[in-house]
Amino acid sequence: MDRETELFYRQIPKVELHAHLNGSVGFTTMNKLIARKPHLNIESSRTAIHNGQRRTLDECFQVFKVIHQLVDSEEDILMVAKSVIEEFAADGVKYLELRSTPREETKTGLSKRRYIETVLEAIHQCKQDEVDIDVRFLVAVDRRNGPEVAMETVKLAEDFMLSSDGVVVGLDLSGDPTVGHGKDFLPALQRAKNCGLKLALHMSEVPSQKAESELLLDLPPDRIGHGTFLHPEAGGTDILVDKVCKLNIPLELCLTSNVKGQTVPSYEKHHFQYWYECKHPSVLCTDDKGVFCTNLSREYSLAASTFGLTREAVWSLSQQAIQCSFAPEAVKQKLEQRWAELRPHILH
Ligand SMILES: CNc1ncnc2c1ncn2[C@@H]1O[C@H](COP(=O)(O)O)[C@@H](O)[C@H]1O
Ligand SMILES: [Zn+2]
Repeated sequence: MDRETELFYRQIPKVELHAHLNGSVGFTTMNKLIARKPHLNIESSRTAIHNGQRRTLDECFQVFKVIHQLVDSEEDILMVAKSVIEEFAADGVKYLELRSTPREETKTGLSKRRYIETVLEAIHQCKQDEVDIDVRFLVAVDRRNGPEVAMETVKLAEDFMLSSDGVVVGLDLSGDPTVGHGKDFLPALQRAKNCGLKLALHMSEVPSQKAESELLLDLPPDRIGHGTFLHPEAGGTDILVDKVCKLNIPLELCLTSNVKGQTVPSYEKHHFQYWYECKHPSVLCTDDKGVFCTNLSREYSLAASTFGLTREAVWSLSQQAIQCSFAPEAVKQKLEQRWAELRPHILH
């Protein structure tokens, strides 16, 4: 890619809606963590999947285990969160919804409440430092930890939604999709929804989740993560597609994550194409920019080169993401204004 093209993708204002904190840690910060903890004897090749490499989804989850060993104190969490926010800002992201799973106190030495407070502190510090990005937080539920922990996490998220000055806006359901069943999480998700938390749920990330997706769609969620196997061409069903379309639920699409995790065979065969042709609201996201060695500019550029999108179309894609965010109306309006002001400087 020539420099002008690279600059274009970095300069377009972007919205990132699907980013897991510990999967988003960049190379430099990761190396700092590794150097801080020499006793763990972790090589940096174990914390990232480089370009050209692919892993099974299961192997991806092994990578998170390694990263969690490296990020296990308040100091680490604060540093990681600040650097991730700064990196997104440097990549031209103007609005970011970060998500992270508060881990058990035995794993981090800090309570789940303190874990969330630490991430919020990082967001606050970045704001004070006038980093040019609006950051919101989604509290994540790891499905591997079962429904009781999920309910506990929802209650915590509820408290923070009321006390964080609008920073905590929603709940994420993530973790290894082959573990557990969505039906067990319905009470916790229903409760979250009833109290006003927005729901961003990983759905149909693997082929075996049809029944689960049908159940979850009845909540319904406010956004869908991946949705790789919803449509009939990928083994999904018309019923699933109809529900998603009728309810107009935006999809968070993460090209490199899906290609490197081998849930889609290639960029060309990514389901972006299917949903884009349906004109369904779809938002390009990174998922885990650290683990998958990418950034949001690169994802936009890959989508454009793979699917032949014009610069106008790329711009519309990034602008459309504003309305898919969980930001309050006033913030959406401000972002729209920002996009309108920047447009003549970037699209000429
Ligand atoms: C690749 N596709 C994916 N599918 C499902 N869950 C994923 C994921 N990528 C990341 N996570 C979830 O995010 C956690 C790491 O960030 P946090 O410690 O929460 O900040 C992982 O442990 C997993 O639960
Ligand atoms: Zn994800």
